[in-house]
Formats: sequence, C-alpha cells, structure tokens
Amino acid sequence: MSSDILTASQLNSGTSTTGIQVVARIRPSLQHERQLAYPCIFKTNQCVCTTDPQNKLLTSEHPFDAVFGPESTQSEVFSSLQQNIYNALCGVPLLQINYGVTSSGKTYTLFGTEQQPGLLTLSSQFIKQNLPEARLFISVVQIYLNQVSDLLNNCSTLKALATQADPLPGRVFKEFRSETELNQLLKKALALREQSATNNNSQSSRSHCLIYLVIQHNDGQNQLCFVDLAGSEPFQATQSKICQQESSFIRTSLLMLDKAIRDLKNLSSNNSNSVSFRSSQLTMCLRPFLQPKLVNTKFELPGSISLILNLHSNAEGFYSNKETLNLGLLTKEIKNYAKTPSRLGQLGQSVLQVAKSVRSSMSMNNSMNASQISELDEEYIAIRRQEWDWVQEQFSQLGEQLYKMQEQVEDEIIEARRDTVKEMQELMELELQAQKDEYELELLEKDEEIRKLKTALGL
Ligand SMILES: Nc1ncnc2c1ncn2[C@@H]1O[C@H](COP(=O)(O)OP(=O)(O)OP(=O)(O)O)[C@@H](O)[C@H]1O
Repeated sequence: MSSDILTASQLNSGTSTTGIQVVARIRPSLQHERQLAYPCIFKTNQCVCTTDPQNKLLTSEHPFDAVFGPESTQSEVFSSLQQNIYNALCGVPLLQINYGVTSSGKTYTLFGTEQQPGLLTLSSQFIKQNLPEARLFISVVQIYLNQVSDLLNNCSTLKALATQADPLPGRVFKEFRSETELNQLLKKALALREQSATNNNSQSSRSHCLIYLVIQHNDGQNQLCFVDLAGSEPFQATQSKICQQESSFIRTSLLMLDKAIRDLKNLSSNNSNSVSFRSSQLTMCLRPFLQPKLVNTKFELPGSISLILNLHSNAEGFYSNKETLNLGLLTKEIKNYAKTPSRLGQLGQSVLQVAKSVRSSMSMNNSMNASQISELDEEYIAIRRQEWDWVQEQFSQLGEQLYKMQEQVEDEIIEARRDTVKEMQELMELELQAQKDEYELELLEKDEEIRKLKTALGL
C-alpha cells in the first residue's frame, strides 16, 4: 500500500480545471405523447443533436461531458456522477442540479421509483458501501412561491440568510442507517412537497426541492446538495390564478439561477468580478456551493458541481429544451481551479473495481467460501480506512505546517520591529550627540569672542 500512497503534491496535481460537469439526459417518449416522423432531439456519441420541428434543415450538435439517450438506465446516469460522490467522501462538497423544462424527467432522475432508484438512493448506497463507518444525515427543504420550508419538520418556515456560511440555519437533519430509513424519510418529506397536475405533467413539481446529505466521519463532515428544480412552463392565460402565480415565481427564480451561472461564466472569462446571490431564495440557498473565491488570480468554487440537463423530444417543448441546452453550453465554459482529490479518487475507484471483479470471479468459480469473501471485504474496508486516515493526516499536517509558518512569521515581525526600534534609538542618540557637539563648539566660539572683547576693552 505504501508505494500507492500519494504525496500532498500529487494530490494537488489532481487540481480540477474542468469546471462544472454538464451531463444531458433525454427521457423516453411517454405513451400519450405524439410521435414525430423524426426525433427533434436525439443522442449521437457524446452529443445531443437537434432538428428544428419547423425546419428539418436546421440541425445542430451540442457536446457534453456525457449524454444519455431514452434507453439509459438510472445506474448509467449515476455512473457519470460517481467520481464526484467519491470526491465527496474525501471532503469535497458537491452540488448536483437537475435542470430542464416541465416533464423532462428531473424528479424521475433524482428520486426514481422503487424498481428504478434515482441518484439520491444510488449515491447513499455508494457512500455506505465505500465508507461503512460513516454516519449519514438528511435534510429536505422546498422553496415555494419564494418561501422556504422544512419538509422534515412539518413544513415549518425557514428564513434564507444572505450572509451566513449556512444560509438555512435551524433546518432539521435526520440520521438514516439504511436504505429503508432513507426511503421512509423521503416519502414523508415528499408527501408535503407542492405538486399539481399541469397540461404537461400530471404530477408537476411546483416547488424547488433541495436535499442535503451530510456525511459524518471521525471528526469531519461534508455536505452534498441535490436539487430538483420546479417545472418551468411558458405563460398560459387559461391557467388558474394560483397556477399563474406559481409559474411566474418558478420562471423568475430560474432566471435568477441562470443569471448567477452567467455571472460565474463572465467571472471565469474576467468580464466581471461579482456574482449576485441575493436576488432569489433559490440562489441564496445555493450560495455556499456557488460562491467563488479568488486565489492567486484564479477563481475557485467551493467544491464540485454537476448539472444534469433533462430533455424530452416533444415537438411542443423544442424551443424551451433548446434554452436548456444553451444554458448547459454556457455552464461548460465556467472554469474551476479548486483542488479536488481526483487522483486519489481514481486510485480508490480502481481499488474498488479490482475488489469487485475479484469478488465476482471468486463467487463465480465457487473457489472461496462466504467467510473468505467477507475477510476480503474487511481487508478492503481496512485499506479504505487507511486511505481516509492518510487524507485526514495530510490535512492535519498541512494545518500544523501553516500554523507553524504563521507563528514563525509573527516572531519575525516582532523581531524586525524590535530591531527597528533599536536602530531608531541609536540614530536619535547619534543625532543628539551631533547636536550637543555643535552647541559645545558654538559655546567655545562665543567664549573666544568674549575673551577677545575683554582683551580689547582692557579688562
Ligand atoms: N428516464 C425515464 N424513464 C422512464 N420514464 C421517465 C423517465 N424520465 C421521466 N419519466 C417519466 O416522465 C414523466 C415526467 O417526469 P418527471 O415528473 O420526472 O419530470 P419533471 O421534469 O420533474 O417535471 P416537473 O418539472 O413538471 O416537475 C413522469 O411520468 C416520469 O415517470
């Protein structure tokens, strides 16, 4: 293991400049949806291709970090997020946003179904498998008509604060020890979420939902935030007043999120120097994950960000889906120089894969019994624990070094100040001596003049 251990500089060489991960997912057509003779949004390799339903000749290709077509499974989509979850195990905060027009599959991707669990369940399974000794907590809040409420605390109102490190103090975190407990908590919270039937979705989310997972391990903790945005749709005069109000709030808050993303992009191309978060409750809540920090002329985000662009190939929503794609392309241009232990993550991933394949080939060959397999599991967990301890140790050593350097610098400043005072004293003494000599010379001269006058007067 020792030859595999990475040094701090190797860890730093894992600095991520790739920015924000942008992934696209096109959901399958639903039964009631009209099928076009040709799809207006489809996947080729790593690109989303579009054909304008009003002019077949207008086609374009949009490349992203990963593209998932209608046949993709929840696990395949999760695999694109896995590295970020691994980094989260090493202490890098994660913001995962599901973005898209109404009925594009945001809620399905995040929460899934009992048979097809979504990103949230798959992420917590991955955390449990890789860090079995960690404790996991969850908090669920919704933002509805610009009001934030705690879905794990009977919808009690929360006040989003623009200046605090945690913009939502006082929200409830519940611990879960198993997938069943997680599902129970989610079921309870989502039953309180604002949902209603719209023209496009019989169960459209009318509120933004933010799910926070906290990993607590040893003395440290890290936070992951998953966001299921509310369904945005164009203004419809036929809607009820409350529906129009909801739609207008959703559109405005999404515009503010788009603006914050645009500000981040301009910041990374040096066209501006600030990002506005105060404009909506949504951006205020996301600030801890989006607030950039300028370090040595480059700016760093607080952690990893993953944006999933949810899309459908309905001709009716074509132009709104194009706007989603445009936001994705803009997001891809954001640079993030934050250090992520990605090399460590890759090492861990390969250890994980080797362990998995060894385990499956062993059980296939029936060459090992259950106790040997569990021994292997324990060995693997011990390796992971060692790896985690090593990361913790590196951080505490770095902390100690910084502290010592700070003390040294302070000592040097005090010493330098002391020397300066001494030098000033010496200079003042020299100056005083020079003045004294001058006065004495003047006195001698005056004495001489008096003596000459006295002689002249015959005294
Ligand atoms: N990948 C998928 N496979 C199968 N069905 C899907 C998939 N994605 C979405 N669906 C189905 O499409 C419908 C709309 O999905 P969903 O409610 O997740 O959309 P949404 O973007 O969250 O909508 P809204 O913004 O209105 O809340 C649902 O019936 C859902 O089950």
